[in-house]
Amino acid sequence: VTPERGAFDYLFKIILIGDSNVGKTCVVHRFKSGQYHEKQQNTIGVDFTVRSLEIDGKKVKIQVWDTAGQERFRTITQSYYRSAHGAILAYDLTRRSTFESIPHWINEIEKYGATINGSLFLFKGNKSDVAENRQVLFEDACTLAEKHGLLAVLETSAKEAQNVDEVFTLMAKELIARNTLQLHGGHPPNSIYLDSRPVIVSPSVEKSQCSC
Ligand SMILES: Nc1nc2c(ncn2[C@@H]2O[C@H](COP(=O)(O)OP(=O)(O)OP(=O)(O)O)[C@@H](O)[C@H]2O)c(=O)[nH]1
Repeated sequence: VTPERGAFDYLFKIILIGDSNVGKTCVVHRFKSGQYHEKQQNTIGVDFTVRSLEIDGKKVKIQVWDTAGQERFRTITQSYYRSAHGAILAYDLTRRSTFESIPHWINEIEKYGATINGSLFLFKGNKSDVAENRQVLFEDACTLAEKHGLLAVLETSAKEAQNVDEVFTLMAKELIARNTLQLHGGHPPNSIYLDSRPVIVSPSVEKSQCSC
């Protein structure tokens, strides 16, 4: 549905990628409905969700593209990278292999997301509610994120509604900052540069969020 003109100040398309079963759909569902359902079906292709937020007095419409992690849908999901404003890379902090796939996902985006260059990657470990089964240290995630110039690392739980809204709000805030940057030239005041990609030092550093 095309929103009415003037119904929002910003529309951001954010793509969610990562291995199968890391909990992408559950996170999106929690973000949209505030509920958690154990999901039976794997995503087929790409699902769309829209939610509006008010951020710093602006109406921000966030369109989330929840992609299938399964290999057999790769060709379909690749075709969406191009028009995303930002990408959230997701792994399951209780399954090390899903974290080790992250460089592969970054390659995918850089290869197929022609216009995503200069856009944002945010990095997210899911299932923090079962941290006793943790196979990925938060510090390791921060190191990897820093290496690749990613915006931030957040650990989320779709099950316990931890950091879910924060992931999307953080991404939207930084996209707004970039937008302002494009309008006015120059760099956002609290950014540093690494490998010529801006890395935002997030102003609010919470317990399970590192700024890279
Ligand atoms: N404990 C726990 N389990 C979760 C959480 N989020 C998702 N899960 C479980 O992880 C499994 C996979 O979740 P999905 O959301 O379907 O994973 P997905 O990444 O969308 O998978 P694909 O669609 O195949 O890409 C389900 O059994 C969920 O119940 C969470 O925050 N905590």
